[in-house]
Amino acid sequence: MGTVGDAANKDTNGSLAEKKPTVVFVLGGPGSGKGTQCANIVQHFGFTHLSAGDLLRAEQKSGSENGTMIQNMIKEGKIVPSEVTIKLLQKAMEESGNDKFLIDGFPRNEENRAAFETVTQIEPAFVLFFDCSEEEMERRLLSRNEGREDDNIETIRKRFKVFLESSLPVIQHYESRGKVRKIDAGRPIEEVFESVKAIFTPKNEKAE
Ligand SMILES: Nc1ncnc2c1ncn2[C@@H]1O[C@H](COP(=O)(O)OP(=O)(O)OP(=O)(O)O)[C@@H](O)[C@H]1O
Ligand SMILES: Nc1ccn([C@@H]2O[C@H](COP(=O)(O)O)[C@@H](O)[C@H]2O)c(=O)n1
Ligand SMILES: [Mg+2]
Repeated sequence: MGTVGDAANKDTNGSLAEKKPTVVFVLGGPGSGKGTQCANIVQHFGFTHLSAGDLLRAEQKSGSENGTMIQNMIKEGKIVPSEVTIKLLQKAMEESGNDKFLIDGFPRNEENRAAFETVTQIEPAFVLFFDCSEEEMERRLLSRNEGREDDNIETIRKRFKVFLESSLPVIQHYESRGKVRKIDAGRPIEEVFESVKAIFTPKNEKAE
C-alpha cells in the first residue's frame, strides 16, 4: 500500500498490502447513523471502525500543521484534500493490527475514491449505504449534543448539499458495479441493525 505522494514509503506499506485487508466503506448522509451502526458491527463481527471524520477531528486537536485547515473545512462542511485523510486512514489501519475495516464517511467525493484506489490498491468488499431522509437526519444532528462544531443548522445545510452533490455520485459509482448494500436507516436503531446483521452474517450461518 503506497502513501499519497510518497512512493518511497515501502516498508510499512508493504506489510498492510500483504494482509489483503477486507474493507467495507460505510456511507450515508450526515446523521444517517453510520457511527452508531459501526459500533454495533464492531461488537458482533470483529471489524475495526475507522471514521474519517473522527480521525480528522483528532488530527485537528493534536496541534498538527493541518489543524487550522481541517477546522475550517469541517466548519464549512467541505471535504478535506484526500492526501490528508488517506494518510490518517493508512496510519490507523497499520496501527490497528486488524485486517477487517469499516471505513466510515469515506470516500466522500470522487477525489477521495480515486486517490484511495490508486494509493492503496484496495477495492472495498462492498459499500454499506445508510439511506435516510434529510428531515430525520436534521432532527438527529440537532439533538446529538456531542459538542461538534458542525452540528448547527447552517453547517448542517452545507453538509447536506455536499452529500447530494459530491458523495451520492460515489455511491452511484459503486452501485453500477453491484457493490452497494442499501439499508433503510430511517427506522429505530435496533431495526436498522437487524438489516445490517443480515448483510454481515455469512450465508451458511443464516437461519433457514
Ligand atoms: N436509527 C436511529 N434512530 C434514531 N436516532 C439515531 C439512529 N441512529 C443514530 N441515531 C442518533 O442520531 C445521531 C447521529 O448518529 P450518528 O452519529 O451515528 O450518525 P453519523 O451518520 O455517524 O453522522 P455524521 O456523518 O454526522 O458523523 C446520534 O445522536 C445517534 O444516537
Ligand atoms: N472523507 C472525509 C470525511 C469527513 N470529512 C470532514 O469531516 C466532517 C465530518 O465528517 P463526519 O463523517 O464525522 O460527519 C465532514 O463534514 C468534512 O468536513 C472530510 O473532509 N473527508
Ligand atoms: Mg459519524
